[in-house]
Amino acid sequence: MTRLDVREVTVRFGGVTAVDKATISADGGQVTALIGPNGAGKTTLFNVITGLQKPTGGKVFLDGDDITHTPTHRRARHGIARTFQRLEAFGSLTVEENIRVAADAVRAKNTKPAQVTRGLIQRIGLERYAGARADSVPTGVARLVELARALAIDPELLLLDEPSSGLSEAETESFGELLRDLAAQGRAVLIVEHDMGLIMRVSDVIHVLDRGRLIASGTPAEVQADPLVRKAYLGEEDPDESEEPAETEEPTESEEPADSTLVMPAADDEPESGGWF
Ligand SMILES: Nc1ncnc2c1ncn2[C@@H]1O[C@H](COP(=O)(O)OP(=O)(O)OP(=O)(O)O)[C@@H](O)[C@H]1O
Repeated sequence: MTRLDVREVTVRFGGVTAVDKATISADGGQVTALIGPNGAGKTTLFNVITGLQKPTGGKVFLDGDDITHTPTHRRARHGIARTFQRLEAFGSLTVEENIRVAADAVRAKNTKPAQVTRGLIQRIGLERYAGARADSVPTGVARLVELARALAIDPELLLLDEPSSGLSEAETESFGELLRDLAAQGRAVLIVEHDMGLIMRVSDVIHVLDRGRLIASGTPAEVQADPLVRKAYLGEEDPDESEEPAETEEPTESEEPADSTLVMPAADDEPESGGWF
């Protein structure tokens, strides 16, 4: 079932078109990824979905309701939760208190905030850090605290901005499993992430933005095979232009990612079908 429906959203900052008529959706029960090189417009589109950024054009629907002009705080009540690229936890509070604050803020009729908090600490594996000040824990743990805070409101749509940065390989692995579990509960999970290994493992659907435009949508296999995606990430030749002699191309350059920040998975993560892009 389609939870989030983003239709033809455009965002302009003066002369810069950060998002250009982008149409994406996220379904309940699925992990949906939004990927693209740096500056592609991913965070800006996230901000439109959560209400932090007014779109220049287009609409956002949640469960069929037009929420384009709904204020951010009311979107939370509609069941949208988000984590940020920059960590937002209260540093002087403990990990447990941080989660409790979120659980208290949205206490549902029949839930006990203390119970919700303890449940999340256990589920996300934060027991060891529950009593530690949030500003004293490693970045990876702080990201999990952010996730726990977002989950405290029991969201139908969970938006995660770069959640795996700072996580070790083992932590990323179990984080991926957690994402699958969250989707299996019926939630729609929308994730912006540079770790392609994680994205390819956990996503049901991937939307690819490049310079504000949606250039591909599909399964991980479809997206990896898409010529426009390969071009955006690797600077590969567009097949429509491939008959042109590549006179100016340096022979070694075509194997290097155009965007050096794209995190390629370690060799042992590679699928049997071959490389990622
Ligand atoms: N407040 C702003 N004012 C002006 N330009 C902006 C603003 N926010 C974003 N931009 C521009 O919009 C474009 C998209 O930026 P955005 O941060 O959404 O991309 P991104 O895909 O999230 O990038 P990254 O992967 O680096 O986080 C960029 O060219 C950026 O410089």
